[in-house]
Amino acid sequence: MTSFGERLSAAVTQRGPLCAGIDPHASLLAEWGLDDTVAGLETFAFTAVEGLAPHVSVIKPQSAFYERFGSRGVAVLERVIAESRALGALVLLDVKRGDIGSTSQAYADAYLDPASPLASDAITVSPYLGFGSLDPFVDTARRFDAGLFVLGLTSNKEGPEVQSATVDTGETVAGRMFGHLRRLNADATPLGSFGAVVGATIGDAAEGLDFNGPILAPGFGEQGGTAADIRRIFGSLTVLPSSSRGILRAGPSVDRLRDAALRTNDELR
Ligand SMILES: O=c1ccn([C@@H]2O[C@H](COP(=O)(O)O)[C@@H](O)[C@H]2O)c(=O)[nH]1
Repeated sequence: MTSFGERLSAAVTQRGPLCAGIDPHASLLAEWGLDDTVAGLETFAFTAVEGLAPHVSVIKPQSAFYERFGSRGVAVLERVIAESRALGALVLLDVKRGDIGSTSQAYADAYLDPASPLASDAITVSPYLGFGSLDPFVDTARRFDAGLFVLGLTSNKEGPEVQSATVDTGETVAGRMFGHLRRLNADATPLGSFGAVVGATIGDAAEGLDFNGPILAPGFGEQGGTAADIRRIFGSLTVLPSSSRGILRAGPSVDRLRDAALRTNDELR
């Protein structure tokens, strides 16, 4: 298989940069006229997959919205992942994992080993137990041609307390993380497999984003980030503007979900 960076690069060229989140919020289920039950979750999730996965480069399910239904919700998540990939989308599972090394290995096996029922093309991980604690994720991603998106400058207003603090070298914490990514992506062409999460809401705070990897930009749409913000903050870097609620509000019509995805991709190109 080709590397995640190569697959992503080709997918963005072919389908556009939009990353569509499938986040079954209770309030969205209600808007779609569905009950907040496993049956409602299933209808919501597979309608969204049908409307979005054939048209976008990346589908991003947020694990929490499936986990809240217990094992039956996780079973729906497994099928969302498999069916989205079958429809040609790459799947970035948003789980924001990070722990001591031995536990991180178990998480990496759960999400990145193709033999796992939750196997995805990429996942989100947190480096705030120290970047080295992510080594099992990095090694496993390399072994299976998967990708990682490391939390850098997140879209929430509380993030800067930690992420913009300075370390002994004078860099910001986030800048230090981008430096680690630059090392991991060295020599990769056309794009490395190790990306960062940088919110579309961060204003002009971004520096050091030239780490030769993809950038996931949540906060686009519902949280206030616009296409103009994406252009201003990221310029010509490979960025995946990520929208969940903003796109999902076009449902429950499959055609309207498709149109929203195509229109948003046009706006972003
Ligand atoms: O910094 C971050 C990292 C991840 N997220 C996730 O993205 C989506 C955003 O959903 P919207 O409905 O488009 O606001 C959600 O799954 C978050 O957990 C983020 O928002 N910010």
